[in-house]
Amino acid sequence: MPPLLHPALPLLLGATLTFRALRRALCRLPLPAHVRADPLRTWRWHNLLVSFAHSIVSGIWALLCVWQAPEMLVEIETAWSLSGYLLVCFSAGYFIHDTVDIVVSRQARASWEYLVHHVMAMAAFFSGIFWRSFVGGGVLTLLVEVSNIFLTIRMMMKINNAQDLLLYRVNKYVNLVMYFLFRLAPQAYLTHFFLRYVGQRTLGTFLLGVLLMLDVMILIYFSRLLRSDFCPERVPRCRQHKDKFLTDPPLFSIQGGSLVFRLPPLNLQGSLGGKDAKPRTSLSLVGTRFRPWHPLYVPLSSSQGRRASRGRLYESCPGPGVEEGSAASPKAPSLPFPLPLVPGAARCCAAVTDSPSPIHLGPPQPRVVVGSPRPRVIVGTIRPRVIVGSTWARAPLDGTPRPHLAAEASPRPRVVLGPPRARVIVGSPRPRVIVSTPWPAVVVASPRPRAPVGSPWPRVIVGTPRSRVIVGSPRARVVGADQASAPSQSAPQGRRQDEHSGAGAEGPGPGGAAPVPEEGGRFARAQRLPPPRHLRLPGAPDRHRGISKVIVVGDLSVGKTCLINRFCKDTFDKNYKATIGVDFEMERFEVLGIPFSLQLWDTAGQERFKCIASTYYRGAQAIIIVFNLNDVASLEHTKQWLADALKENDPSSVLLFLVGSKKDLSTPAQYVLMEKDALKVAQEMKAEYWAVSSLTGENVREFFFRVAALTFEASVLAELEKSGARRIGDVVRISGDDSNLYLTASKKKPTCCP
Ligand SMILES: Nc1nc2c(ncn2[C@@H]2O[C@H](COP(=O)(O)OP(=O)(O)OP(=O)(O)O)[C@@H](O)[C@H]2O)c(=O)[nH]1
Repeated sequence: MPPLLHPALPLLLGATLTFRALRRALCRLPLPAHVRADPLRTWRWHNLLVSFAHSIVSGIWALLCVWQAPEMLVEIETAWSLSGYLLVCFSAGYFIHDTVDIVVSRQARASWEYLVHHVMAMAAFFSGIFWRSFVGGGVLTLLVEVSNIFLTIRMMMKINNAQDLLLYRVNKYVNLVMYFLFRLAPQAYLTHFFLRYVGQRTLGTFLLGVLLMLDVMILIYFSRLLRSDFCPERVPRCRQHKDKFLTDPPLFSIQGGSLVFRLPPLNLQGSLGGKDAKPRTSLSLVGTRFRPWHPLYVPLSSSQGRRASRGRLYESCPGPGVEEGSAASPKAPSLPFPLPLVPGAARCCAAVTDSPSPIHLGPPQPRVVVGSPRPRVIVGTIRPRVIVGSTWARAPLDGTPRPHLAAEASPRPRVVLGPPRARVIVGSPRPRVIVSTPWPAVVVASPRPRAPVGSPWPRVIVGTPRSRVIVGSPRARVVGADQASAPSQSAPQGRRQDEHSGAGAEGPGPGGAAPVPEEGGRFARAQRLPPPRHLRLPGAPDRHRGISKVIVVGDLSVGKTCLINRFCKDTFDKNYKATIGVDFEMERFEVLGIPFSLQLWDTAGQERFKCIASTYYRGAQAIIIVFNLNDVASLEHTKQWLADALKENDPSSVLLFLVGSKKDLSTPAQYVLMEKDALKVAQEMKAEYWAVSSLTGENVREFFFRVAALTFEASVLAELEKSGARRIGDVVRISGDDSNLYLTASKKKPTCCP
């Protein structure tokens, strides 16, 4: 009977739809934290849940069939039972569902091995279903599902990073036994049967071919299983996280229009970094970066012909392992690695013995009053949308006339085509927003017609539906230019006024080393604060002082935003909201009485925003590369993030930090394993390694204080070098006195090293 009219078709369709419905139902179940954090793992988790359900049902069903009709073990071709026939239809329905699921979820390339396996299994089953032969063979093959129960448990535990559990260890032995009993043994028996009777059976040659291919696959998987579970050290490094059939999520997938890679580092380097990727070896080791007790200021001496360069500061300063003025330390000391971590700013500062007043990295100061606490600006969405007169814009009851907005009323609304840098000027007396992305920019509300200050009318909302720019709202004007010229101590502390000031609202344009005040903008107002006078050196414009740009990069969902929010706002949001483009926070410190600010640029980890985010990399004094301590792939990707960030920065002058996040999710054993890898990567990068948890706050504060200390030192040294205020042999010291920042030996007696 032609298959299209076969009565088994409704059975197949019914089984397929059952699995489809089951998948939908299982998707509603709560996900483990590790799985939830990664969309690929989430997909694989749901896929495995369905597979698990199928294995349980089919495995038990197959055992029952064999128990009811033991002749199936012998009469592989002719033995037939209704139960066996239905079982084969049921399983064929599962394979159809899974094949469609893989293809529809665009995992086909990553899961091609599954697809090949499914096609072969379906081919064998269909011959049994439509020709009513080899039903016994089909049932025997499905005994494999008993072994699959344990294999799926193993894979789910791996995805959930639960390899340290006792259950995993027990399961791995049970799995091995089951693999022998229900996978290898039936497969060997069937192969033997077909080899003997290949010429005598209908479809014998075809089924033998399928079986032999399945044999090869099963043996490959078996060897992988053995190596992975019993001799992990024999798993080649490049394969350790590529064992996709048995363990890991697919190598790549397409999500929301973007391609998410999970490639091993070499491939990534090749495909994304290409020839332009800068060799990391060009990074020079800046000794002070790694000094656990490094002094922020040290006497610079020319004795013994040493240069007072950044990389050699340690030569003339006392510190652990380096004797003061010792001739035995002519070159960089071999820095201990793993690096001893600075437990906190206090210890870091305690080493500053040669400074007249101990450096104080106090708690974050009450910050600059910049605009309204509410407006957030995220620049560079893929498709800038301008909503003029959103649902918020209801006509006020007092009949205030609607403001005249250029976008809708100007005879010639201006469209600026793709200026390379996004500019946002928020809150000027003439509200002007130019949002530009690689796509044409939109200019809303040109200077001429403007919304009246304090109008209840909102407003232009630019960006995605999620947020983000509210320009010219009454609240954005609460703080006028005059008020903003001095930090308001009375600013509500619960809600920091500079929070989420957003890219471009008060920060530099992309790639700017320091914020460039825009005419009349909120950031311009912020800059009218008394500049850090200690850092004023002749010739350097004020706006370049006292602020260091720090970019935070890393894979999506590794916890960059949470890390910054924990430090800047002491908040933690367990719900993941992807960063769009870039965002930034400003954090103020006081070092030796000198105001010093860190601009923390939070970049999007999603591939599709990478081109936008990377335009903000330039001019960074420090690069923080974040990875998830529970996701080894994110650690591997850090190298690529570093390479990308260094394309825009001078590798010799930028401070590097490798930060493992979500420490709270790691068991001690997992952490130890991961730390080993992380330290290796940090060593290769010449970066300082930290492990933090934004959830508990562990190490977050200490880490950012460390970043602040090092960037502060770096910027002062850079100023010194630039200004030429230093002479070889001079002692340079910093004091809290406004008028006397840099004292040289020629003017004052040194108090410290010669
Ligand atoms: N348990 C735990 N979860 C964390 C931690 N840090 C972040 N998360 C969670 O991880 C998810 C992603 O955090 P985000 O900070 O938004 O990640 P991101 O790196 O900024 O992501 P992108 O904006 O897409 O680049 C959120 O659901 C957080 O709740 C942590 O330290 N511990």
